[in-house]
Amino acid sequence: MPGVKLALEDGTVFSGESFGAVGEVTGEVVFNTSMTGYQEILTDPSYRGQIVTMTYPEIGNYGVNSADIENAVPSLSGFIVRESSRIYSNYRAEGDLDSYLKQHNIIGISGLDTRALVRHIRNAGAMRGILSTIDMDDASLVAKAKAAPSLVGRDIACEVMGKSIATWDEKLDDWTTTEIGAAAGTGGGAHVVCMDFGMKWNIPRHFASRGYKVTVVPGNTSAADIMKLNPDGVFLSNGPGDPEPLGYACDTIRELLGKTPIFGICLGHQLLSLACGAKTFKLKFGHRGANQPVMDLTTSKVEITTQNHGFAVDADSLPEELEITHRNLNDDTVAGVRHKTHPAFGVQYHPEAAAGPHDSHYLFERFQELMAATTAS
Ligand SMILES: NC(=O)CC[C@H](N)C(=O)O
Repeated sequence: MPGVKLALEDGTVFSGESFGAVGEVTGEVVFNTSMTGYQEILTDPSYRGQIVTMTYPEIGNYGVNSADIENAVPSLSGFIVRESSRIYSNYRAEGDLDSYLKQHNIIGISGLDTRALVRHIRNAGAMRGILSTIDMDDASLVAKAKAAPSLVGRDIACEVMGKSIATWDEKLDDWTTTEIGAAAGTGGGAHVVCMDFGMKWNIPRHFASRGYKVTVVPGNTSAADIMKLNPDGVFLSNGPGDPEPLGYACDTIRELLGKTPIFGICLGHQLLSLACGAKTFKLKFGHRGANQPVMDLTTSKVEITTQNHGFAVDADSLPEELEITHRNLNDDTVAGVRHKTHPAFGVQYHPEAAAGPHDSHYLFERFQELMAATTAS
């Protein structure tokens, strides 16, 4: 098995065993605390530019399949695990993780002390790193990690957003449709237009299963072109990188505010907040996992949520017209906002789960109620 090294910009170097593709790649090294859902994580476009460490020690044991993908191909830069399972066993599996990573040219490293790596990132913060199977010289690797581009200040959503306007028909799989139960099909054909900044596919699957007509447009579509589609509501998707450079999207959202109900998830929530005059900042090491507690301040209920973000909305920067509706209970950061006068809200986490708990499905109902109330008024 070829050797592989992970080097961080601060000079820390780990050696491990290679799995997946060979070669060399740089990215921001982050970690995810989900126990399952590696395939959804691999294909979530919000990981663009990042090398993801799984804290769960055994990854790959249920294989991969074509049903659990969140986008056509993996977008992340590299994948770090403690142990890559040598066997997989699951009736839904169609192949093994190692071959999947090879097929999509994703470099993996296993056999390193992921607990030590994650403790280091938690103390020092997420930082740039490099994975290489071709350069084993520590000093050279650290120099390359230092020279890698930072995520801050760059628009990388434009690299993964949809390129054309398309209709969306795919629904949730049978298990999740059972979960949404009575809500299935209740959308009554109302039209949701999704602005795609690198959207996880489980979001439009939710809209389709709830009975909406769904159109997906590239994240750089103008407000005028969106309004021509005659939406009953506009959804702002998740997406990778720093939200601040996406001024074009904020201009569009500002124009849409008050004309149509708006719901944003993750990057979409950050863009909605920026469009209203708030600021975002980079978290030390981010929130990535399927076990993040959030309180809905409007009901005082706590939900366990799936999250994947490295930036957050600055509570102190919130303009008068935005109200904080949700807080992350781990660090009290803003987890949701609502516009006080226009029908618009966003959450920093992932109600579509994929993978993760289904506690937050109610947010799709809130959007539905908002659309119904706006149409009625
Ligand atoms: N999942 C997302 O949409 C992530 C939003 C943004 N890229 C962040 O890291 O904060």
